[in-house]
Amino acid sequence: MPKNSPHLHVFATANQVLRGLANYFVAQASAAQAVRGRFAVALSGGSSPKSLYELLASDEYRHKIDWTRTFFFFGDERYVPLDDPESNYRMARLALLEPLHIPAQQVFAVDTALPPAEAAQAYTAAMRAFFGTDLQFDLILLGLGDDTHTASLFPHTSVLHATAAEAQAVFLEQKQVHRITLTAPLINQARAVAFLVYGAGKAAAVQTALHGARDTQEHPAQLVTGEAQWFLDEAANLTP
Ligand SMILES: O=C1O[C@H](COP(=O)(O)O)[C@@H](O)[C@H](O)[C@H]1O
Repeated sequence: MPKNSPHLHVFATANQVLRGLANYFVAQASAAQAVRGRFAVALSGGSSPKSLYELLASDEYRHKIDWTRTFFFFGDERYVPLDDPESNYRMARLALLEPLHIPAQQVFAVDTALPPAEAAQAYTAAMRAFFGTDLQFDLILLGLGDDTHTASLFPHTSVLHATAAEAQAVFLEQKQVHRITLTAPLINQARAVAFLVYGAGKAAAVQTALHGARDTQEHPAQLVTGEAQWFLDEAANLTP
């Protein structure tokens, strides 16, 4: 079993974390574009990354990246219409994609008009059509839920057993909702993975994900192996 070897980037404040990850994003984009001519990133959802996306679209950062050669996917999506306030795509569209005028052909949203399993299959097909046989993102952004879920890899769900590098649909019994998520094998074959986690409310989850006994069914973020970069503020990195 591969061992987690996370790299921690701990900053005093949440604003500094956002800037640290924005700088990392810029560096990854420019390296990927120099080597492969394009930068393919999977965005995270939820509440934490909105400020990162706004920062990347700001006057300070927008000119640091060649957006014409940047392609956007989603690490997970809530099974709601794409204009629903819960939609991860909608949040990224409003905070990042529209302000930067990213053309639709550079954005790969999950088609939540399809039934969940078909939406996941269609997303896998879209990724395979884009990447060909080498389905490796240049960067996957991830968050961390209070229950240590990441992307939509939630505790004790069937998708945690996935062995294929693809998108899968998952039903969350507790919330009675469907999600579409990249599987852990797909996340783990990315060229780079970066977690963005800040705020004291995340400290217990960070502690468990990084330092707790390995139990990937209970703590799915532990499924992310290899050299993940963790961008944290001091509050999230405190031992609770
Ligand atoms: O539901 C989700 O939650 C996680 C964590 O989000 P946050 O709101 O606690 O920052 C997120 O990474 C994932 O993309 C999202 O769908």
